[in-house]
Amino acid sequence: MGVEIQIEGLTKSFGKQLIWGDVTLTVPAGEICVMLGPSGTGKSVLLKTLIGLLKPDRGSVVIEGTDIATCSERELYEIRKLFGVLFQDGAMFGSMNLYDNVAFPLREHTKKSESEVRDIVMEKMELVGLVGAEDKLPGEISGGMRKRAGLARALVLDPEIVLFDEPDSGLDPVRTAFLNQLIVDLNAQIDATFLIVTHDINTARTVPDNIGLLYHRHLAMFGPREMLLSSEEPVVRQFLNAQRVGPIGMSEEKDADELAAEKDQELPPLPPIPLQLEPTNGQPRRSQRPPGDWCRANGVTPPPGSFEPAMSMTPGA
Ligand SMILES: Nc1ncnc2c1ncn2[C@@H]1O[C@H](COP(=O)(O)OP(=O)(O)OP(=O)(O)O)[C@@H](O)[C@H]1O
Repeated sequence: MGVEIQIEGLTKSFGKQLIWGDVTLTVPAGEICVMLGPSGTGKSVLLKTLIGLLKPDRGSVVIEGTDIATCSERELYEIRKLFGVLFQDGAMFGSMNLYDNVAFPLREHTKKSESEVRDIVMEKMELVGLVGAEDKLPGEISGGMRKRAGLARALVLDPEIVLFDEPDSGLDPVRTAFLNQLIVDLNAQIDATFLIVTHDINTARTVPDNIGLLYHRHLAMFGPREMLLSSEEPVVRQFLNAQRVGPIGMSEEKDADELAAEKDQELPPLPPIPLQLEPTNGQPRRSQRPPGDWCRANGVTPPPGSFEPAMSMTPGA
């Protein structure tokens, strides 16, 4: 079913460097969330904090009633079993074939027999479309296949929460489109809570139920996909539409002179909101809402052309 993650007042610094402060959001059970943010805003630090690899300075991360920011090592060990993580590079052991890589968590953390391990590994290989590649070494396969193998390994202990750290990094647009479809199909099948960190705007626009944006040491906004894609809030609008005009500059915030210089520049209209990617089998996911549902419920007029199939033919959709 997936479990909820309640994040409240979360603050993290390294020495004097504040990474983000007072981050509060609830990642809803079973839904797909994407976390965006310019480079260096601490998205990976957030993922590491959620699995207890980093301790926050303040705040709480409550999962099934346990605050992982303050719990004991033993409780943390139990909570971690709920997580599957797809690391950026797949984090495969280079000297092990894909079968042994995927089997690794089962052999480490369970007492399953080799025949049970085999059944589970093959089931996960099938889920990610890698049957037949079990004997390959990670170095012998493409980046896209490595991600799939990493995903099979992340799924092997049947996680309730799956964290994806830039699943599309280093992938071409076609491979990214296939991976996005796989993510949506998997969510439909295993019903776990998915949190994806990405830089890919097309992924953010078409895959998730909810989007968050980290910017300038805080969570600028978090909410339903349609809320952020129809938002006129300058940072959200600039980031989700990959524009140069707006408060975000080349390295961080623009200074007052830069902002004054673009004061009279007219912003292009918001592009139409694309349809959300649906599972291949046509069966809606449990958390999927009809197109335009959030806009209607909140009296928001979406940009013209929104939710029209032709308008949703963005690359990769
Ligand atoms: N263990 C650490 N010790 C000190 N500083 C760290 C540590 N881990 C991360 N940082 C700093 O935290 C900041 C945020 O890093 P992080 O990798 O989370 O950013 P990001 O948003 O994921 O970036 P990108 O999109 O480029 O991957 C960076 O300035 C980084 O140098």
